Amino acid sequence: MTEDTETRDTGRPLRVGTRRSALARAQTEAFCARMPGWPHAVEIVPITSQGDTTTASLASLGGTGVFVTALREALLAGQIDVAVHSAKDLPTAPCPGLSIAAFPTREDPRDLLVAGAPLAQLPAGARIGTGSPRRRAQLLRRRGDLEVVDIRGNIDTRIGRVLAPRSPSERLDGVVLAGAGLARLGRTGDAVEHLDLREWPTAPAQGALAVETRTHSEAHRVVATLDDPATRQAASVERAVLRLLEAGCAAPLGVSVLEADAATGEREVLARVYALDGSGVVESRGRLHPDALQDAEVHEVARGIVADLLDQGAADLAPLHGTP
Ligand SMILES: NCc1[nH]cc(CCC(=O)O)c1CC(=O)O
Repeated sequence: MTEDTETRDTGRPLRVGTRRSALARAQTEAFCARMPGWPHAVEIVPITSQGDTTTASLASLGGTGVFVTALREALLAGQIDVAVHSAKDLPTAPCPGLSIAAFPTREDPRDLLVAGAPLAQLPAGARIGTGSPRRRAQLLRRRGDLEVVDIRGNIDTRIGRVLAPRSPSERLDGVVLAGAGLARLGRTGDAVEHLDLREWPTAPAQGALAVETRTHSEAHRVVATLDDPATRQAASVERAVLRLLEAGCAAPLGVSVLEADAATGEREVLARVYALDGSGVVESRGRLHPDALQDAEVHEVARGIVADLLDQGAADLAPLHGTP
């Protein structure tokens, strides 16, 4: 592959592609504000993706990468130099010619509940919205009496169904959302409960951004200065569990790195696969040494966890591959 002859050398700004949703724009702007040369040497380019234009349920779209394909195509076609993705939306399969130049410092990886009261205090039969099979299983496991409603839409729309429903049939008692998304939109104040990762591990790489570039490019070198090794380690091990389970983004899998033991600096990886109705769960844990930053080391930890989950019957408990 030849080096791109672009950007700084020619004086052209780095073109940073973003999806058009409010969340995508907010996270792209937050990232760009940390780029060397911002704002003069950076230009934000909105790109439309199928995941933003369809109202079909996320599970029914079935594909990994509905949010990502358009940005990747624009990168490969040279229309943009940098693509800012939510790391949890990025398929685990590598894309030839592209690589993740940076995982910037992660935000809150937890899920939050927006509702009138914390989960334990909601009335019997409360209606909680989520489109995620993992969140559905976790909700039902915690409270078998809840009615889980399949919803889609951007964060404002989802919160609106709790705080300002347009009709009685739209009304929900609560929604579960990624804390990082709420934080990026300045809406964490709407949450009544932060769901503790030890009881509620989340989607692989939730709360992290993955910033992709063409592998051999000036943009790659610039963006790599914003990589955070601890975030890369956590996102990589969580994504490796997903990949080695051969699971899709709709699998009822929660996997989260829990922050370091103060004495040893070691981090713990917690992975759970749930039955879709919350009736069962298998769990595995691994240890992550803070210096284990090589791909092979991270992969080894994930491999151990996945072997353990499969030994315990994870593949019989839950549909890992396709949509249920
Ligand atoms: N599934 C869509 C999606 N992709 C990334 C985020 C939130 C931000 C993040 O996790 O980085 C969300 C919304 C949500 O799950 O509530």
